[in-house]
Amino acid sequence: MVLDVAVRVAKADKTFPGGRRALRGVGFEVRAGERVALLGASGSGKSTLIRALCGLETLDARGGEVAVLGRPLQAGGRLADDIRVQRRAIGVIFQQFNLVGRLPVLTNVLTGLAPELPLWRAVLGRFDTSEKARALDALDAIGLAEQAFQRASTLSGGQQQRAAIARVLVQGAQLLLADEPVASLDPESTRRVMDLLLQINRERGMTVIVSLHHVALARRYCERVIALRDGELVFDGPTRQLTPAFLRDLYGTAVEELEIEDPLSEPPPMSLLAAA
Ligand SMILES: Nc1ncnc2c1ncn2[C@@H]1O[C@H](COP(=O)(O)OP(=O)(O)OP(=O)(O)O)[C@@H](O)[C@H]1O
Repeated sequence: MVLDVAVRVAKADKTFPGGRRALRGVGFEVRAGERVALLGASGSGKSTLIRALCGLETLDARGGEVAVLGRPLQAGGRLADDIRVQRRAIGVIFQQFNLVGRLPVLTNVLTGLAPELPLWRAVLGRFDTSEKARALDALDAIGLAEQAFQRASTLSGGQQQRAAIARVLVQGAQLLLADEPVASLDPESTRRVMDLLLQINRERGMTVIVSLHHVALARRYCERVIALRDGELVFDGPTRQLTPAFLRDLYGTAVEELEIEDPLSEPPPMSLLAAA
């Protein structure tokens, strides 16, 4: 079955204890294979939304619903009964990479297989030869095969983020949610990680939703942007509309919290942008 819609969010509300409303009536659809930037200043609700899309956060009891890859993921403040199965198709990467530093890179990547293994094998880290070959293939695809047997903590930040992406590839995810994946990286690592997201979207057809506070990165790498301000969706449309004047209209003086300057000196390779 070919799915047209990868993510559907309707009237999403999230109120944290203390009354902070992190999401207010957010609704949108993302088609399978799209690459969408989630843009907003610090505290605008990007992480909360990403966590709601993968079931790490529940919405309010009367706070709308989320469906992913054609199945209800949460509604009425409750996660779907089959959330564990659904999570296998959803890869998530975070600003801080979430690797286990003392374990080899390969073992970290192999944990992407954990949800589909019997619990005892996942806990003991017993992976067979074909599983290790799969993980090595994924590391090769992202240019880290040589570092496979190093401890994850010995990699640079950019390499660690790429290893986290290899883990998502091994997991076989169809949807990648990336929460500020380049916020702590230098420009060269930023470029490599963003190129990689573009590559797996173009070559593997993976749907990518990436939260960013760099407007220029959103413009370079994504055709569509969903912008949040104080938990509300304030724009959903083509990134090319994000001119400085338009952003000032959208955010007012809060525009200063967004990074307008381009951290990169070169655009992504044409070969990636032109891929089918
Ligand atoms: N667990 C929590 N408890 C209480 N308030 C929270 C919690 N998580 C987030 N918030 C609040 O919800 C709002 C949205 O936070 P969120 O982390 O989603 O924003 P963000 O756009 O991802 O910001 P940043 O770019 O700084 O990560 C903020 O005001 C934040 O303080």
